[in-house]
Amino acid sequence: MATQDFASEVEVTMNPLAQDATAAAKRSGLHSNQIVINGGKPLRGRINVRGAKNLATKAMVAALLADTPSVLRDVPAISDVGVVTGMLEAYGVTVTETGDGELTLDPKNVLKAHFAKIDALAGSSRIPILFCGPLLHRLGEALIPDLGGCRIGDRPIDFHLDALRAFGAVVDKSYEGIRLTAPDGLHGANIDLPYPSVGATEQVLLTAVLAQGVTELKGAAIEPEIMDLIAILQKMGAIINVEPNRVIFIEGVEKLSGYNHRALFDRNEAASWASAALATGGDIFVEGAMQQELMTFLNIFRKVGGAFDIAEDGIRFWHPGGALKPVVIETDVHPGFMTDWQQPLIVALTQAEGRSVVHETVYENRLGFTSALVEMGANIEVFEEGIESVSRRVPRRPLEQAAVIIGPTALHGADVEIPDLRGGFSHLIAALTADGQSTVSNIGIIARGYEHFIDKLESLGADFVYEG
Ligand SMILES: CC(=O)N[C@H]1[C@@H](OP(=O)(O)OP(=O)(O)OC[C@H]2O[C@@H](n3ccc(=O)[nH]c3=O)[C@H](O)[C@@H]2O)O[C@H](CO)[C@@H](O)[C@@H]1O
Ligand SMILES: C=C(OP(=O)(O)O)C(=O)O
Repeated sequence: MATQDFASEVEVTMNPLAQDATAAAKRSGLHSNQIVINGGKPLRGRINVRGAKNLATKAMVAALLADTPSVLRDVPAISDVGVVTGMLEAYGVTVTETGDGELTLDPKNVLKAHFAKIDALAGSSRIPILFCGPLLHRLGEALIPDLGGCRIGDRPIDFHLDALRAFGAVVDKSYEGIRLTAPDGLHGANIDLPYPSVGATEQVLLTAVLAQGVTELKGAAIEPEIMDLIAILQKMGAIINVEPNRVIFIEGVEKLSGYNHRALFDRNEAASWASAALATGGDIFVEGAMQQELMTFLNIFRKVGGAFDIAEDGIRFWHPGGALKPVVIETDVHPGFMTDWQQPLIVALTQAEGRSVVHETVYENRLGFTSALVEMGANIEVFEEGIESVSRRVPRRPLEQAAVIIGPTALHGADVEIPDLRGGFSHLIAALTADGQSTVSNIGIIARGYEHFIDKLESLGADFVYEG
């Protein structure tokens, strides 16, 4: 495939989609970085969720592997999509919005990027690391900016780099960001992940599909978003077998074509709105939510005392009245209880009668957001080294933390600053649940993963105003 080098070009111009969270916030109808909420009012109504942040962004990267355009439908208007658009455009992929939530991604003019274009995206998202394999296949070189994403732990990329080396890549970390080359091309490899990392599994998939020979991946993550990425790759011409016990075989093929795909719905957004319904004593129909991908969440939601009803076009979540019940949760890789669900749900647990425990086993620093809930009146204690419990389903991990939540506690308004995406949504729910007024700042972060959330809050009857 023809590639060009435009190293002489120095001007950094970028599609508006590629700007930081503020631009996406504006696309979401958000014009200020602060919101003042008058809480204590149940959220009621109907909202929709579209494609998952954790799938749509990776599907966009997959388009780089093809020699013809791809069409991705149900793409959410979130800033992470903007960041990936910026990366793709810097590498010569033409990204066009061809309909509401529909992107056409044309990779026919893939070219080497000027580092300034890539560096402008540093610190904005974790997705750029997934460009390694596709860029090595297309250009023989990959320049990756420093990664962003939520600061919820160290988030090393050792599994990614070890896997890429096994495929034959050479990693140069003396560069700003990371530079990879593949002097002898990429060949199939045997890879055994020390932990079923979502990103590292995707890295292997996106690299192995065009590598020469067969790749065996052991210890793979099998999240629904990964299965949807595999479905996309299969549409493109890849041969991927998912075997029992987290083993995936990928037979490299010579070329891949563009796909046409509707992104899997965002189960994390759906679970967040469900938690908002429960915490505020409300009733929300989440159009686009589906049962299969939410089964583990639905079980816990029911155990806490929430009610749900599954329809063809979505799921209704509501607080049926009466007391909420405490639960013990261990976050885990799929099919366990997703780590991204615990932060919003903890607000509802502050309203449950008794002692709940959340063991966070995936990240080592994902409970800091609870200090704002404590300021609002919650009784939550965080154990930085986790706590022993008699019966465990998820094996204890050295990095884990735990939160003990004793409820019910009345929440009152406070001024809080959002630390990360899910912690931020949790702060919003707490402010909506609390009596009185809260000022929640840094809400631009929420636009990373929740599209049109201001419009949605409005349609659910939340009482709030912006302040610049
Ligand atoms: C954009 C995206 O899809 N983000 C999701 C993805 O993040 P992400 O893909 O970054 O998460 P991983 O599954 O890779 O991380 C899980 C654990 O593995 C560790 N690890 C990971 C890679 C590595 O090279 N070395 C290493 O030690 C991490 O520090 C963490 O403790 O999966 C997480 C777990 O479901 C979710 O919370 C994130 O929402
Ligand atoms: C941790 C998350 O995202 P990211 O990996 O993009 O930081 C999340 O979506 O909750």
